[in-house]
Amino acid sequence: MPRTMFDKIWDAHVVRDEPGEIPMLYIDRHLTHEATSPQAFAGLTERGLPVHRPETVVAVIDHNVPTTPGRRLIDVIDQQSVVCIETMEDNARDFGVRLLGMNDDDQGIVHVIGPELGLSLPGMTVVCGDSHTSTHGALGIFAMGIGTSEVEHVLATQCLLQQKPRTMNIRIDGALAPGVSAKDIALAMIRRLGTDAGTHHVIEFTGSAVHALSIEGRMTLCNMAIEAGARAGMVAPDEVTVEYVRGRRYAPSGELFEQAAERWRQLAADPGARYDAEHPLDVDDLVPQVTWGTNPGMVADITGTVPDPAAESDPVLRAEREKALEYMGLEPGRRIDEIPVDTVFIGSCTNSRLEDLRLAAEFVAGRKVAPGVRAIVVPGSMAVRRAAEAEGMADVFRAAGFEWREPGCSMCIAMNGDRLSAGERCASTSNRNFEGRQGKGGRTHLVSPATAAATAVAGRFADVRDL
Ligand SMILES: CC(C)[C@H](C(=O)O)[C@@H](O)C(=O)O
Ligand code: SF4
Repeated sequence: MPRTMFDKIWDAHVVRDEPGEIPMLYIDRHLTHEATSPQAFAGLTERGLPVHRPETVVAVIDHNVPTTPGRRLIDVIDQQSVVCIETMEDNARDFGVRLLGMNDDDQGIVHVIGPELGLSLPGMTVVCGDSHTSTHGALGIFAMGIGTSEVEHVLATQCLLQQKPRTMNIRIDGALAPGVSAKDIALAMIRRLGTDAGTHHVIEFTGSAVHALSIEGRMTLCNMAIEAGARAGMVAPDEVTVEYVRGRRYAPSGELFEQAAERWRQLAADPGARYDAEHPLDVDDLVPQVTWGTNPGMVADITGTVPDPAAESDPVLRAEREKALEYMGLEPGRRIDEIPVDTVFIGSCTNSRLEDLRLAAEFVAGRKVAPGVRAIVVPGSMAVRRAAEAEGMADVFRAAGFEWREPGCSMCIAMNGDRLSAGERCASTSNRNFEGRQGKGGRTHLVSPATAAATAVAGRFADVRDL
C-alpha cells in the first residue's frame, strides 16, 4: 500500500503496537530546555533512574536568558529564572547530558540550533518539551512537542507512548510575489483553515510553493503548523534538504552521508498515498499578512482593514472578535496600514534565522527606524549572530536604530524581561498573539520579517511592496 511520509517514519520507529494499547515509539533525538525539564529530571532523581541514552539528549538554555549584550547570570531578571537556568546546568552535569549554556558558542533557541547543528536529521523522531518542536519537521522529521511527564518518560526509556495521529496534506501551489514569504503563507493558511483545523493531525506540506521555499522558510511554515492546531508539520526531503544538512556538525559525513541522503530521498509520500484530510492553498495572489486579533487565525491583508465583528453571523465568533478588538484597541474598518506601532520585534523560532534577518535587513538598509519606535533584533542562535555580524547585517540594523541582541526566546514569550507594557503595540515576527503573550496588556501583531522591517521604518504597518 502506498504510504505517506508520516507513515514511513512512524513504521520505522514503532517499537510495540498491540491491539488495545497505546503504541510505543522510539525517539532518536531528545532536546530539552530549562523551562520544561526540571520536574522531569527531578522525577528521575526521585526514582533513582539514569537517562537511558544520554548521547541522544541535548539541553539548551533559551527561554529565560537575558538578551542584553555581554549578558551574565546577574542580568537574569528574577530568582525563578535563575533557578531554572542553574537547575538545567546541574541536571545536564549530573545526568551526563550535553549542555549548550547561556554563553556557549552553540547556544540559541532550541528549534533554531537543532537543525543548524545537524542534531535533527531527516527521517528521525525528535521530541522536546515544547510545542514548536514541529519546526524541525521542515527537514522531513516527525518532530513534536511533549509534556513534562513525557519528557521524563523519554529520558528514562527513549520511548514515547503515542496515539497514532491522523494525516493531513496541505498542498500549496503558486509563486510568491516579491516581499511575500513563508510567514505570510503560514498566516494565510491559519486564516483560511482556522486555529483548530489540524487537531489530532500531522500536516505534510506538499506542492510547488513549499518546495520552492528554502529550509528556513519551510521551518517557518512547520513552526506555525502548531498554531493551526496540528500535532506536527513536515516537508519531504528534497535536494534542498540534502544540501542544507550536508556538512552540519553532527550530521554524518563522507560515504555515510551519501548513504543517509539516499534514504532521505525515499521518504516522500508514495504516489497515490492517502491522507485523512487534504486542503489545497494557492499563493499566487498572496499579499503580506498581518494579524489584527488575539489568535493567529485573526489575520488581514496588509492592504485590508480591521474586520467588523457585526458581519459575523455566528454569535460565539462575533463575541470573540469583539473581545479581541477591545483588547487590541482597534475599531472595525480601520486600515491596517494606518495602525501605528510602538515596538518591532524581529526574533523567535519562527523567524530568527539568517535568511529571516536578511529578508528584514534588505528593507532596513540605508533607512532609519521611525522616531519613537523601539526596534529589536534577537538572532535565533550564536551562529546566526556571528554570521549576521560577519555579513555586516548587524551594522545595518544598528545604523538604522535597531537594538542588536544576544540569542534567546526573548520577547516572543517575555519570560526574560524583554516585554511589552500594557497597551504597547508590537509588530512581531513570532508565532503567538495571545492576550499578554509579550507582556501583560501588550498588543501583538504577527507579521513576516520583511513586514516587520518596513513597519519599523514607517512607524505603522507598511507594505514592503511600496518601498
Ligand atoms: C515554555 C514552553 C512550554 C512553550 C511551548 O511549549 O511552546 C513556549 O516555548 C511557547 O512558545 O509558548
Ligand atoms: S521562541 Fe517563542 S515559540 Fe519559540 S520556543 Fe521560544 S518561546 Fe516558544
